[in-house]
Amino acid sequence: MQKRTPRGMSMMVETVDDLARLADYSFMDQLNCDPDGRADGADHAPRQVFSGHYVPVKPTPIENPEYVAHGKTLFNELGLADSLAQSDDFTRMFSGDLSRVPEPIRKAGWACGYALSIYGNEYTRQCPFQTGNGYGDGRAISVLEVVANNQRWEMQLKGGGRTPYCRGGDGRAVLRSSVREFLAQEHMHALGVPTSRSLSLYVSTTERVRRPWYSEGSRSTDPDVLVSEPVAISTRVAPSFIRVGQLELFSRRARKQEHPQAMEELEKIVLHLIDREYSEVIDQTLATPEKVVMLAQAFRRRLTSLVANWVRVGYCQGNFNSDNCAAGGYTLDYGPFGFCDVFDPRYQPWTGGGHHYAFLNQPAAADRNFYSFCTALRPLLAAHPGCLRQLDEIQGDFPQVMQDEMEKMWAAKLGLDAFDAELFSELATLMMQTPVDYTMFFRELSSVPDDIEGLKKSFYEGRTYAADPEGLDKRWSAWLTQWKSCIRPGAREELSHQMKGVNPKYSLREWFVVPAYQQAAEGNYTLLRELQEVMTQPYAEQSRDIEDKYYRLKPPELFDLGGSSHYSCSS
Ligand SMILES: Nc1ncnc2c1ncn2[C@@H]1O[C@H](COP(=O)(O)OP(=O)(O)OP(=O)(O)O)[C@@H](O)[C@H]1O
Ligand SMILES: [Mg+2]
Repeated sequence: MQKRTPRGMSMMVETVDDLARLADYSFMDQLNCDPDGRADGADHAPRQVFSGHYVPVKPTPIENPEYVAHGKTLFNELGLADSLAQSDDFTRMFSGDLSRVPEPIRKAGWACGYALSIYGNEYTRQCPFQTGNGYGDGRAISVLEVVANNQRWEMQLKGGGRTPYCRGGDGRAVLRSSVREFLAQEHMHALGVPTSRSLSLYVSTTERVRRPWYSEGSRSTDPDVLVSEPVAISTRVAPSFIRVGQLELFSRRARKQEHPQAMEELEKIVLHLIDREYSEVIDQTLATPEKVVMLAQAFRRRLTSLVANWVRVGYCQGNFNSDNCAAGGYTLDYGPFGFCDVFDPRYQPWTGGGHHYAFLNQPAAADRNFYSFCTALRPLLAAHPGCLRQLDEIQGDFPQVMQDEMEKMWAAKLGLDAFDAELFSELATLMMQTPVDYTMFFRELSSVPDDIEGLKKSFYEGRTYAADPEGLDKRWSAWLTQWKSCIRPGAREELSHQMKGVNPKYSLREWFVVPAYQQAAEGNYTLLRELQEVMTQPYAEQSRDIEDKYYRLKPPELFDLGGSSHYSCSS
């Protein structure tokens, strides 16, 4: 794979020296560095950070790193040779050791503070100082920004050791959670849903930490044992890692006039967000208030589309707080997430998330995050009542725009040109009563079956179904007939093809991931690689063997299992 350097010469990135040629810190250098931080980045103890957009932090390398996986699609896009992932210098750098990186790559990375709102309510309780000044990237450390093929990417280690925001945590991520995030990011990208991307994953062959987890076969809600797990560092990549919570942090400081530069820091981070994530849709020459209004509009578009896409592919974020909501409108933080098996509007794998953040409540949760986002922008419009009114309107219309996106998405899943409320309502009822496997149902429907026999492959046949199978089958048949009267007549092949591009065949169910990370913890990456392969082509039919393994109902004995069907801790 060839790529172009900024000077127009093409080259392949085969070494970290080559990578260094793509380094470009000009954007982040426009931001304010914490004036109390140590420039060398040897700043790891939890403390309050009162101002500045970032703190220089040197990652803490994991001991004896071993290559686990790299994101082949992203490598390809960036022009990185696959061999780079297992080279010594790349392994060293992306397992946290920056001591020998070539210039201009810096020997310290950076961590950012952010605030937290839960369902639109501002919280500071999570901050050990109760001020909000100690909350932020506790174990995420960005190490590089590159410009490749005219696209700017930030590279961020997760599990790279303590930062001033670690709040007493160890700054580490275990292999289990790192495998989950790594696979899910690649899968999400392949599903066509905006997301942070997977660059690399290394595990330590000697360093371990203890985490609360579930004993074998446990059905307990909360973890019932402490397990020792290998630590890992995964690197994720995005145009920026600015979160809604980050804007809130600076906005709260501006609102409370916490220091003389507070308003300037807010304006800077907002303009920075526009430059990094919205430069193509917001005119550079506009004044800040106009830019802010356009930003709200553009983010609303992205956020509503994102959430509709999540529902399309059966994804539940699980903890959609403002600090897990990327201001660029992509998916971020694959900790408490899950891809559903059984269709259930209240599906929520994370036991700490409650129904607020359940599967079909995600549009409402997005509305709350959008509210927090708009609130954060308000101080910048204080002297511009006209712009404030526009912002109010953009915010007020969120539920309607969200609803429109959802209806468009349901119509696409059903292969219809327009949403049909009655048809959808009966379908949702049947899907819950039967109940069905969400992914399999829509994929089977995508074959435009003659009768309901094919659809029955997706039936879990619960109590309601068992009580009256003939009755439910009859209603399903009636629904199918009704659906057929709504689809375009005579173009079955074309419709099927179109629907199969909307309804994936494969989804990253947790019970596929569990054996993969368990095996990986023993140093065997066979299953992980197979999953990576299968889940990066989720719309393809794939082989019969893969279909038998990965296109099937969740076995009954795997329901309600702690650590698989639900988890209370994801890190
Ligand atoms: N082991 C740890 N050490 C230090 N800080 C941690 C640790 N685990 C989580 N945190 C911090 O606690 C906060 C909440 O954790 P959460 O699970 O949302 O984030 P995460 O999965 O680490 O990160 P991210 O949102 O960056 O993907 C985050 O600010 C995170 O950085
Ligand atoms: Mg998080």
